[in-house]
Amino acid sequence: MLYCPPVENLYKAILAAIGEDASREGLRDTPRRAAQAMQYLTKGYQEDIDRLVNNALFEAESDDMVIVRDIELYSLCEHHLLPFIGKCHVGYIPTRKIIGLSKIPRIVDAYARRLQVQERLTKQIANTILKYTQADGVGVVIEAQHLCTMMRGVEKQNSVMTTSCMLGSFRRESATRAEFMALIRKSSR
Ligand SMILES: Nc1nc2c(ncn2[C@@H]2O[C@H](COP(=O)(O)OP(=O)(O)OP(=O)(O)O)[C@@H](O)[C@H]2O)c(=O)[nH]1
Ligand SMILES: [Zn+2]
Repeated sequence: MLYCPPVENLYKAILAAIGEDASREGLRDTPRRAAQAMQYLTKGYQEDIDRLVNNALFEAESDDMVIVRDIELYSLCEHHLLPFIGKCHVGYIPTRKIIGLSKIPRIVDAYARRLQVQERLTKQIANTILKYTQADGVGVVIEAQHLCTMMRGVEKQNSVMTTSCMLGSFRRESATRAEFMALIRKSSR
């Protein structure tokens, strides 16, 4: 179980600073729980991507597009420390290697479980898939809703941010990009 006394003490101070009584029954264990939750939500900093991929790379027998779509995504916006939640779609065209199916959502999580902006998260995922597969091209699209624009600030409940990162043939060739976009569209709400 994750445990971090300094973070726990900081949460205790936050409770006092917002005018709460940190010793009342309902809040007694809250600093510890909040510290553990924050550590969980940022555990991506501890991930070693090489270890996570674990050499799960296999010989490619075709060079057709591979797509993993609708990968659930939970991250924290680095400006407000509030969640952004959505879906990530990943596509690539293998050359010599395909990557183990489970490794794609694992890579998504390793970068999402950090303080992020959606644009950087999208790029980090694409660059990592390219690095390990040496693919001909990679496309990543993230559609997400940011609680910092829903619960506070501009208070827009229905806006969705879409970001994309297209590398190699996905960037060069509009037909490849269009095929990817058409295939992920089929999946979306
Ligand atoms: N581009 C981008 N912006 C983000 C992301 N997450 C949060 N933001 C924005 O970061 C900006 C920070 O702007 P500031 O003006 O410093 O913060 P603020 O006063 O809280 O802004 P408001 O929400 O407009 O009240 C806001 O416009 C947020 O909506 C993200 O993933 N990508
Ligand atoms: Zn924010």
